[in-house]
This record gives sequence, C-alpha cells and structure tokens, in this order.
Amino acid sequence: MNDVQRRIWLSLGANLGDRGETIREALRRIAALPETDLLQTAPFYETAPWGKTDQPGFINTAAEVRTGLAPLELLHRLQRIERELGRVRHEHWGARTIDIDMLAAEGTVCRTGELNLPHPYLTERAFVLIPLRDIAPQLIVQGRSIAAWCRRDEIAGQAVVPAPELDEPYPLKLIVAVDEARGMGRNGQLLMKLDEDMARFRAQTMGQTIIMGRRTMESLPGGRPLPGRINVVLSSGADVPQGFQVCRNEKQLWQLLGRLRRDEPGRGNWCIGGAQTCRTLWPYIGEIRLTRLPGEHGADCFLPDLQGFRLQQEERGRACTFQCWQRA
Ligand SMILES: Nc1ncnc2c1ncn2[C@@H]1O[C@H](COP(=O)(O)OP(=O)(O)OP(=O)(O)O)[C@@H](O)[C@H]1O
Ligand SMILES: Nc1nc2c(c(=O)[nH]1)N=C(CO)CN2
Repeated sequence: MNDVQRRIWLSLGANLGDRGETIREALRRIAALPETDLLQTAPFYETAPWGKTDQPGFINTAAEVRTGLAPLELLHRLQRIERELGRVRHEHWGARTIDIDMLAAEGTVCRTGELNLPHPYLTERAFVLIPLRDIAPQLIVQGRSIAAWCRRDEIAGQAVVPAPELDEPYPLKLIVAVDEARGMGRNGQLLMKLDEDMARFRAQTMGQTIIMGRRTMESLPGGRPLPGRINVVLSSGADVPQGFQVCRNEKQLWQLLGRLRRDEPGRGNWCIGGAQTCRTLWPYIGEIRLTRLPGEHGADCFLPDLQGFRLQQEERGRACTFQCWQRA
C-alpha cells in the first residue's frame, strides 16, 4: 500500500485484431486495477504507423488515471493487461494487439530504462500528443504544454484523424422490465404491459438510438420501427423491414454508432433486448434502467445477474418500481 495518490497519463495503441474492442477492454481493466480510478479517456483516433511504416494503421487514445500504485507497480500491471489481451512482443515499433505506455506521472521524473518518465518519445509522436491534448492540454512536459507541442509543424503533418468507432468504455445503456425471477419475456413477448412503464420507456428513448435483436424487432407493434427513434437491429441473418437499420455483427454496430455519434454527439444508445442481445452487448453496458414488475410470470428468458452494477436510484410507480443501476 502507498498513500500517495498521483495522476498518471497513459497512451494506448492497437493495430492488429479488433483494435477498438481491445482498447475498450484494456480501459475497463485499467479502471478495475486496485487503488486506481480511470479519470478521463480521450476519443479514439485512426493514425498512420509511425517509426516502422510498413504495418497496418493504428487506433490510438490516451487516458488519465489517479492511482495509489507506485509508477513501477502500475507499469507491471499494465504489462500484465497487455499480455492478457494477447500482446506478443515481436519487434521494436512493430505491429501489436495492444500497447500501453506510461506518458507522464505527476511530480515524477524517472530514467531507469525499465521505466522512463516522461516517456522519451512523447513530444515527437502525434499519435500520442493529439489524444493527450484532449484530456491534458495544460500538462507541462519538457518546459512546454501539450497544446504547444501539438502546434509544431512536425506534429500537424502526421496523419491522425478521429476514428469512426465508439470510444467510450461503456457506450450503451439498457432499458428492460423484469419480474421477480429476473424474467424478461415469454414466447417473444413482454411479460406485462403497464402504461406507466410504456410511458417511461418512451420518455427515456425518444429522439435516441434503440438497439434490439430480431425477436424484439418482430414483437414491436405491427413489426414496425418505433417512431421518433433510430431503430437498429443486430442480427446476422434476419430479413429486416424498411425503417430499421441492420447490423450483421458487432463491428458493423460500432461503425454505425460511431457515425451516428459524429452526426449528433449527445444521442444516447439504448439496448432494448431481448435476452440474447443483452448478453451479447453486456460488456458494453454502463447503465441499466430497470423496471421491476410484481410477481413471477413463467418467463423463458432472463436478465443476467447485476453483479458489477450498483443501484443508484429507485422510484416506486403504481404497480412497479423503477430503478437505475450503474456499473460500479
Ligand atoms: N514510460 C514507459 N512506458 C512503458 N514502457 C516503458 C516506459 N519506459 C520504459 N519502458 C520500457 O520499455 C520497454 C519496451 O516497451 P515496448 O515493447 O512497449 O516498446 P515499444 O512500444 O516497441 O516502443 P516504445 O517504447 O518506443 O513505444 C518495456 O520493457 C518497459 O520496461
Ligand atoms: N500510429 C502509431 N504508430 C506507432 C505506434 C502507435 O501506437 N501508433 N506504436 C508504435 C510502437 O511504440 C510504433 N508506431
């Protein structure tokens, strides 16, 4: 244990495999480290390979943590995350599933070789500086602010563009009603239809994006999209009527949501079921709006247990209870 809490800035990069997802997973694992809070993450950027240029393009981002871990201990923890996520060291500056570098640590200068802080190449690399500027423009390194380092021509000339993928660790919210057995539905239909619950669902999701599986799509009134919302169906094979946008896999979903968010940054992404789609998207869900229905109703599909989420708010309705859970 160490009582000193320090802010430390990190750079993350990936150019093999599902780059965006690997970085999101790395951020989730960093957030779960002991004595460590993930304070900020930068948007994701698509960046041309630097140094060794004959390799695939990278996704890069930056993050700020506050940690009680000593810098070297944090380095070892980050290296373990790299290994767990399939990082195999091949060649210097070569392709990798994930690379996590420590850029700078508050009040710390360190030149041991095993750990050099501030990172020696920090000021030369646009793929590090541009994301870092989003979260720490005033941070001073080698006598200049990150914002000032970014203004130099060598940096402005390197290809770094916002990545058309979602960059939050938990980009989705979930809205569902469950009975006392955590049942969600039976024969592809809701267990109960309560006016107060319908009204809430409508108010929460109006003007936003709703994401559903095939069976949920088919259960909508008339099999038609819900009005006033962007209706997205995640299904590898289903025929999808007009008015729905279809994503055949998760990668297409992230690309679509990334495009939608660039057009309108504030729009929320709501998973609305069913159970299979919930399970697929569970690792990306940060908030759950849960309606608790009275009784048990012989459901044939269930919500996963809420381990890892914390109850934030609860409100009693006439016949049901409305809860808001957030990832702890
Ligand atoms: N600030 C730092 N962050 C991460 N690793 C560091 C740092 N300073 C020194 N190292 C050391 O660098 C070594 C090589 O790291 P890595 O394989 O990630 O290099 P690289 O990504 O190919 O090159 P670069 O370090 O230029 O990004 C690690 O064994 C680690 O001990
Ligand atoms: N664009 C980009 N280029 C790189 C990167 C990286 O993360 N992004 N990492 C490297 C290894 O340190 C070498 N080159």
